[in-house]
Formats: sequence, C-alpha cells, structure tokens
Amino acid sequence: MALCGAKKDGRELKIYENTDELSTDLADYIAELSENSVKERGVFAIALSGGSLISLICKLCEAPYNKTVDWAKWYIFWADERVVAKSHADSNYKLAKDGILSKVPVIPSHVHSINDTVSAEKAAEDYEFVIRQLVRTRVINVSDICDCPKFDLILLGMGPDGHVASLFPGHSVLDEKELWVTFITDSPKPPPERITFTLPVINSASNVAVVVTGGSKADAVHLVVDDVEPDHPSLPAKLVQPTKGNLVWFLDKAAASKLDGTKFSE
Ligand SMILES: O=C1O[C@H](COP(=O)(O)O)[C@@H](O)[C@H](O)[C@H]1O
Repeated sequence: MALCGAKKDGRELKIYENTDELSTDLADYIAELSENSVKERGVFAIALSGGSLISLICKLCEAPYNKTVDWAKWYIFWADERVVAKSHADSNYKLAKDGILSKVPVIPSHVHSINDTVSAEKAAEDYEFVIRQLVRTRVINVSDICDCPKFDLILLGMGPDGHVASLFPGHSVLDEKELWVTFITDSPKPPPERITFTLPVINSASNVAVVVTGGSKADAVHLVVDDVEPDHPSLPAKLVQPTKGNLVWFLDKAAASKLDGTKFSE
C-alpha cells in the first residue's frame, strides 16, 4: 500500500515501501488509465521512456493484466529514444520490446519506434511527422489549448541529475516551444545522440507519471518536489507540470528519503 502525501504544484506523490509494491500499484494505475481511455476514445496512446522504468512496469505482462488489458487498442510511442540500431543494447525500443512488448498481444503496426537508419535530426523530424499523422486521425488526442498532441499517458523516469526523457539540465532544448520532437547530439549520459519529446508535448498530456526509485535519486527528488532553490537553473523534472493533465510521482522509500517532513497516511 502506498504511503501517500499530497504536495504542492499539482503533484500527487505515491511513496512505497519497496519497488515490488510500487510496481504493483503502477500496473494498476496504467491498466485503469488504459481502460478509461479505451472506453472514452476507443484507443490508448501511451509514451514510454527507457531505463529503470521498464522493469518497473513489467507486471503488466503478468496476470491479471496480460488478459484484462485491451492490448490491441494500445498505440505505443517513446518519450525519448537513443539514436542507435533497434537491436543495440542502448535502444529504449529494444528494452521495452524484450521486457514487455514481446510478451503481450500488442499490434506490431501500433508500435511507433524511431527510424534508426537516419541522423538524429532526421529521426526527430520523422517521428514528429508520424505523430502529426496520428493526431490528424485522433489516434492521438489533441490539446485544446495549444498546438500539441495530448497523449493519454506519458511515463517518465528521472536521472540523478534531474533529467527526464532526454531533456538534460541546462540544455537549450528545454526552451523549445514549437517542435514536438527534437534531437540532441551531446547528451551528457551516453549515448550522445538522442531524440526527445519537448516540454510542451509532455505538459500537454492527459496524464504524466514520473517513476523514480533508489537512493541515488533522493537529492534530485528533494530539489524538485520540495522546490528547493526556486531559482535553481532549471531541473528538467521540475518543469514537468501538465497544464490541464494529472501528474503523479511514483517513488520508493529510498528515492523519497530526503523529502521534507512529508506526512504519510496508509
Ligand atoms: O537515458 C535515459 O535515462 C532516463 C532515466 O533512466 P533511469 O535508468 O535512471 O531510470 C530514462 O527515463 C530515459 O528514457 C533514458 O533515455
């Protein structure tokens, strides 16, 4: 059961004793959003991240979710991707394919990975083009307040430096306002070439979940959630603030260990 503490800035915090409890609740959360979205729109457009997130959502491959989730209605995207071959160990697509997508009955044509045969710049352009086509046909919903897609759910991890997707602290792409998908060639975390959703796209989603585990991220969680040094040079995770959507942070106790006096109730 989560030890929950409401926090400011519209962030709901869910804190768990361990990653096993977190994974179970996260699977429930995703399954419920999927069910609601399929009821309302007939489809579920979800964007994944890479890294530790994938092992934390693996329970979706197990009972009851493997049978109860309407996998054929899922359209799958990546909030960020490393520009490497899809078969490369660094590929976020490969991580999700091996960990989840190969184990559940998603429709292969609904899985929208990047073009891995072109430059980072072209891969970002191509990916935005694909998303624009799917917005036109409303497979992906559209924001009613800005020119942005409105994903049903974007799942993000966070690095110890506060990066989310491939939006790194102090990087100029944090200021991108027009593009939906952009690229970097100087990622401080290898590999250097990546594509990423921009902040306007992340902040237009109906639901955003930031999933963070481990003591190595406790300082960053504290800086972001407790809003330490409000004028601190932008920590990307702090800039994740959906305009109209819901924002939930899933934390294990280790990641939450440096939060200021949060009161928890079971
Ligand atoms: O490089 C990346 O890092 C972040 C965080 O990864 P984690 O293993 O520390 O959870 C990840 O969310 C992103 O998708 C990935 O490309």
